[in-house]
Amino acid sequence: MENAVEVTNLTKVFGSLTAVNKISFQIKRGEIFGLLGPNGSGKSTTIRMLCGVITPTDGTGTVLGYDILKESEFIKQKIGYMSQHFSLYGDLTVNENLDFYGNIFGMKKNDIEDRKRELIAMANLTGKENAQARTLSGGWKQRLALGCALIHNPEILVLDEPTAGVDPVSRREFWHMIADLSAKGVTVLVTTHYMDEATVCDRIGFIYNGEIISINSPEGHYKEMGMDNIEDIFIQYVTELSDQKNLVSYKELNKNRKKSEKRKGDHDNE
Ligand SMILES: Nc1ncnc2c1ncn2[C@@H]1O[C@H](COP(=O)(O)OP(=O)(O)OP(=O)(O)O)[C@@H](O)[C@H]1O
Repeated sequence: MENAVEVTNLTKVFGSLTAVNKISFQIKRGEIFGLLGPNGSGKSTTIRMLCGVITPTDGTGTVLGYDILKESEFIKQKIGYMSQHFSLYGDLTVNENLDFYGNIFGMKKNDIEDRKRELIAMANLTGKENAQARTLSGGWKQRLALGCALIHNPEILVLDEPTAGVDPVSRREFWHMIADLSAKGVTVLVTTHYMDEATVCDRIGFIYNGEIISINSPEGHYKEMGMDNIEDIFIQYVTELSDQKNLVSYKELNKNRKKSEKRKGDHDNE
């Protein structure tokens, strides 16, 4: 199985609102895939459908080969999920939070202890084992939440705005940990508003109004749009889609730009 995630025409309708509209994409095993889009564009709804928390209105999908409609119980066992709220128990210590999540996944006591040692070292939480979660600063809380999401050794990690409200140094450290996990074969699906961070992703999918508007590697996006900054590219996409007229003219413009570049290339080769 080469792809960890495959979705086709995935759709979610809430009453009169289509929050996610026929999106299709794949995530390769071990890949870091970033889903980027403004507030309300459908990122969390997409993630919730993949994790089996909500049922799609339409479309199909698999996570690690399991059907998101019929086999979500298997998916829940194999997925590590971290939300921007960090879902920690403030009155519990670092150790107790990790124990709690280990127990939820039905892990044996010895396995929890072994895994806790690894995760405390990975998350740089050594010395903080007995500190209550609520006393930790943002960066520590974030790393503890990541540890809790990883306690059961998930094959796929889903991070919904994991760096929101965390200082820049902790954010950078966090991304190093994500890159290390990916190098070890863990598949990562991440949403973020911090455009500069998105460049760590192997591929970035832009989502807007519930639709995927483009998926490419950071370099692929730069090449496609003739720009070298993810934020500018993102703004360009959103601006164009806010005004369909501009979108058409931009497409023409882009086509002409490509033609003119080709002509220039042909000319240079002469
Ligand atoms: N349970 C729900 N019932 C009704 N509408 C919902 C529900 N969940 C999400 N929505 C709506 O669906 C749209 C997409 O929301 P979603 O949370 O997926 O966006 P998002 O891209 O994750 O945004 P944010 O970054 O603000 O979390 C929004 O208009 C939201 O209000």
